[in-house]
Amino acid sequence: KNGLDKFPEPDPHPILGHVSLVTSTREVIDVSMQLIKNYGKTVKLRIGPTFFSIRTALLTVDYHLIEFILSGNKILKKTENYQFWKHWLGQGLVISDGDYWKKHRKILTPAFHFEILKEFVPVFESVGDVLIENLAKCEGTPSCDLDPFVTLCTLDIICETAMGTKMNLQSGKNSDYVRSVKETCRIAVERVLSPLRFFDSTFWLCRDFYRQKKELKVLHDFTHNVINSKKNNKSIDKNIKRPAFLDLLLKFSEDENILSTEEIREEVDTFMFAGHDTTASGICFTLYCLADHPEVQKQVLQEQQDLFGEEKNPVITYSELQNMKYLEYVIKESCRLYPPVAKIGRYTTEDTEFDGCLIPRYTNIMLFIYGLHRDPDYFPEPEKFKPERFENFDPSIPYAYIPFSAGSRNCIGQRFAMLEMKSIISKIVRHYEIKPTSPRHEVELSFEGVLKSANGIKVVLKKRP
Ligand code: HEM
Repeated sequence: KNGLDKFPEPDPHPILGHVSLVTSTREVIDVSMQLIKNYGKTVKLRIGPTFFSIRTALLTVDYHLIEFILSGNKILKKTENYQFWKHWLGQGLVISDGDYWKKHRKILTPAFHFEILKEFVPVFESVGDVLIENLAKCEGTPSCDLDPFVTLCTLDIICETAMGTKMNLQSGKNSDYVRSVKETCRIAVERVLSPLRFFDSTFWLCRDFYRQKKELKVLHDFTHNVINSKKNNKSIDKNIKRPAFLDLLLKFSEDENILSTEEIREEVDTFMFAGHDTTASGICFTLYCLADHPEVQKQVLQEQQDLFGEEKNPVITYSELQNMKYLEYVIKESCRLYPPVAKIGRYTTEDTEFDGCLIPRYTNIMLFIYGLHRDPDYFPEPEKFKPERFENFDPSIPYAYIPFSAGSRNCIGQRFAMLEMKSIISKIVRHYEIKPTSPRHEVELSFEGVLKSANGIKVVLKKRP
């Protein structure tokens, strides 16, 4: 028996199925929350005509189903919409599957060893110093949108750590590269929302197809040039002071000849993609929460002062970032309420039994992290911002809190991300008091692959004496 029949579904449109439930990125979060509220923890949806029913999807916040998927090694393939990123990322780690993914995951894992991450802390710090200077432009204004400032900062960080290239994007340099990253992301995100763009067979009829081609040339040429110049300069390995991810991949493949140049390009571009908007979202929403909770902000500042006294520009090391325990709870709580990756998708390639019922092959399963994180069964008073929840998080429910996913396909960059977010947020808190705007700015959540605010993330910044 098809186990999906037991899940409730809203009335489908005969041709579009449930696709028409969402027509813009701004509706994704609200509509998904409404579906969960009205139909239960797992909702069945159809993508396309009901009489074919070939594309069936489950939207779920069910702890047990999520645990089943993430803890096992059977459902590792991503849903179709990840393919919209393939033009940029090829078979990079986020998209690939099967033995290819397994092999690459094994090769890339040592690049995220803490001994290597330690070396990146000075990059977070120096790039963060430029952010502090840039934010001075906002000081004294009634409203500062943090998003554009922070996004350039995290892009600068990932360019330097992934490719070993200082781009100085925060100082207005290389704006072509920034535009190409933003446009490529926008086009991939918008393809989900329109049937004409959704299918490769009709996408070429759209203007964005040609735009995408142009922007991808900028991105690919850039990464290729960096790789080629490193190869030609033979700067790989040989006493390089702080190897970037790219240097490590070149070294691995030089030593054992395991990755081709194109495979390296795809993995480096994948880090560029997966490692900038996500951390920017995490940083911005945490600062937004701090603006709303002065008592929490006071404790974050107190922790900084306990560690560094009144020094606003201490030399920060890996172990000092590790010691910022309270700040870690704050970031975790913010990523609970505003998970930067609010939804992830898996696709079954074979019939699978879960809880006594059959989930047929070719089912898309959308794990709605945002909704799971607001489930009162696991987080009492879920709408409240309470960092102390994480002081003693119940270890018996590890799959209730999964901003970095979990299991074998979890985020390979999660420790990197936490260090980066701590470095940047602590720096901002040492320099600025963050206050809500008046009237208070209400974010309009938008699911653009990464969780964003469509109307910006606006706060007031006041320089600390
Ligand atoms: C706050 C920041 C971040 C968050 C919330 C986050 C979250 C996630 C999540 C939820 C996944 C699973 C995606 C899925 O199953 O479809 C993932 C995968 C991944 N992330 Fe992150 N991420 C962050 C930062 C980073 C950074 C900084 C990097 C790289 C430097 C990175 C690289 C990756 C890669 C390569 C994957 C794919 C892993 C695989 O499938 O084996 N992420 N991330």
